Amino acid sequence: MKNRKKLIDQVVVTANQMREIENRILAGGMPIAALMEKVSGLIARWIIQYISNFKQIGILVGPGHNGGDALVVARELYFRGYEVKVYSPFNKYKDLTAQHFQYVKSLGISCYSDIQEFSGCDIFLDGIFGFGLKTDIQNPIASVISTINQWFIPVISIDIPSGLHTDTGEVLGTAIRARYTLCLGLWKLGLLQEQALDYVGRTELIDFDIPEVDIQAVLGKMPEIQRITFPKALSILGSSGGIPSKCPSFSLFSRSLITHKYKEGSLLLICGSQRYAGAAILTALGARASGVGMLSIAVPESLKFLLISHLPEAIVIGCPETNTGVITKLVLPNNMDINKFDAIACGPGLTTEVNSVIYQVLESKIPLLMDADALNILAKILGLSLLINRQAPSILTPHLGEFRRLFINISEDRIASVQTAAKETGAIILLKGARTVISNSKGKTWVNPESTSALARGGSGDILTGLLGGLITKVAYYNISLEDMVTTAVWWHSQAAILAANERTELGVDGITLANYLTQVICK
Ligand SMILES: NC(=O)C1=CN([C@@H]2O[C@H](COP(=O)(O)OP(=O)(O)OC[C@H]3O[C@@H](n4cnc5c(N)ncnc54)[C@H](O)[C@@H]3O)[C@@H](O)[C@H]2O)[C@@H](O)CC1
Ligand SMILES: [K+]
Repeated sequence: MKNRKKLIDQVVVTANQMREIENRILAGGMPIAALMEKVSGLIARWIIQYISNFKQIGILVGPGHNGGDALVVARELYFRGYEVKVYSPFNKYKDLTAQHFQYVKSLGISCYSDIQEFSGCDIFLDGIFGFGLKTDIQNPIASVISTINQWFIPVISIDIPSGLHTDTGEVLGTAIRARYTLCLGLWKLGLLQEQALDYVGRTELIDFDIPEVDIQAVLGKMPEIQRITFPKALSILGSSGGIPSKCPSFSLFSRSLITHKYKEGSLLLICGSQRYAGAAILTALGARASGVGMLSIAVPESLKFLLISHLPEAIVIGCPETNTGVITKLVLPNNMDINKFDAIACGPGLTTEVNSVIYQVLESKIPLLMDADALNILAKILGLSLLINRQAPSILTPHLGEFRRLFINISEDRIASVQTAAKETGAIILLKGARTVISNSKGKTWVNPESTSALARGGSGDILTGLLGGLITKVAYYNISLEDMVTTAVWWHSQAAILAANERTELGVDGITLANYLTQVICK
C-alpha cells in the first residue's frame, strides 16, 4: 500500500495514457457510473473539508464526463445543505451526464444557461472540460470563461482547468484560471508545464484507487516521466525528517564514522571573472552546503584572496587572466591531472571572452557540469559536437534563454523539448524554471513540482551549480545514480528557497541566504 502511494505521487500521465488506464479499469468490470460516483464523492468531501465557508456554489457543467462529475458533486453538496446553482449552455450531453442532469433538475436545483445569474456566487466548480481537450474553445463558452476569470471568484477545477491541453498545458483559446485544481487519479502532464502555472492554482491529487497493475501495464515499472517527490528525495539524502536513527547506515546525512574527506568527493569549480566575482563566491557557497569533502576553486589570479576570505576551507587556484580579469587557461598546481577530481562544475561568471578553459574541461574524463557562460560558449563558439563526443557524463543546467541558444527549437511542450535535447546530446539536461525539468539520454524525465518565485533572482542558479557539483562528486562513494543526485539537488535547492521565503518573504531570499537555508532546511 505504501509503495502504491509512492507510485501514485511520482507518476505523470498524458491524456492517451490516462485513457488507456481508464479503459483497463472499465474492461476489468468497474462500471463507469460507479467510477464517477466514487470520484465525485471524493471531490465533494474535499470541498466540504477544505472550503466549507461558502454560501453559494456555481457548478459549471460541460457535455462530457467532467460535467457528469460536476453534477454528482452538485447533488452531494445540495444534500449536505449547501446552496447550489448549475450553469450549462450545452444542449447535448454524454448519456451518463444527461442522466445526472435530469436528476439534479428533478431535485429542484436551479439550472441556468445565462452566466450573469452567477455573479453572486462565492465559489465555482469547473466541470466544463476534462482531460483530453484538443480543440480551441469557441464562443459562447470562451466568453463565459473570460467573464468568470474577470470576476475573480475562486474556482475549483475538476481534473484540469477547462481549456488547458492535458499534455502541453497550452491554453486552447481560453482557459479557466483556477484557484485549486483537483487532479483525478494520476497527475496530468500539462499541470507540470510552466505555461499552465498561471491557470492551475494549488494542485491536489484525488486518489481514486487506480490499481497499480493497470498503471504499470500502461506506463511500465518505471514511468518515463516522474515527479520529484519528498519521500524520494529524502530517501536519497538518507534523512527521515531529521531523525538520524532511522537513516540508512551510510547516507549523505548520516556519514560513515570512518569516512574521510576524499570519500566525500573532490570538486573542481571553475567560475568567476573580475566583472562577475560574486558568481564565484555564490557557486562556492552552494558547493560548501553539499558537504563536499574537498573543494577546489579555479578563479582569475586577481580574485584568489577574495575567494579565500569567503571560503577558507577551499583550495583556491589562481589562473592566468586577461587584462579584463577573465581566466585564459586552467593551470592546476603541480601539473595535477584534471581527472583526479571526482567532478567539475564550471560556468558561472566566466564571461564568453575566452573559451580555452571550456575546451580543456570538455576533454576531461570525469563528470562535467556546465552552467551559465560555459553554456553560452558551447552554444556560440564550440558547438555541441564536443559535448556529444565526451567520454564521461555531462550535465547542462540552462535557463530558458540559454536553452534556446543551445538548442534553438523549443516547442510548446517544454518537457518534450528537454527530452529531445538530452537524447540528441547524450547529456543530462536540466532546464531551470518554475517547474525545473531534468531528462537523460534515454528519455527518463523528472519534473520538480514545487518551487517558489523567490528563486527568480540573480545568484540562485550559481548556488544550484555549486550544490549540484558537490553532490555529483559523491555518486561513486554513495552508490547513488547521477540522475538521483541531480533530481535531489533540484529538490533540495527549491525546498531551501521555499523555507527561506516562508520565513523572510520572497524578497528576502538572496544568494547567501539561500546557501544558508540549504543546511537549515534539512535540519527541519
Ligand atoms: N479517467 C477516469 O478514470 C475518470 C474520468 N472521469 C471524468 O471524465 C473526464 C473526461 O471525460 P470526457 O472524456 O467525457 O471529456 P470531457 O468531459 O472534456 O468532455 C468531452 C466532450 O466535450 C466536447 N468538446 C470537446 N472539445 C470541445 C470544444 N473545444 N468545444 C466544445 N465542446 C468540446 C465533446 O462533445 C466531447 O465529447 C475526466 O476529466 C474526469 O472529470 C471521472 O468521471 C471518472 C474517472
Ligand atoms: K475542468
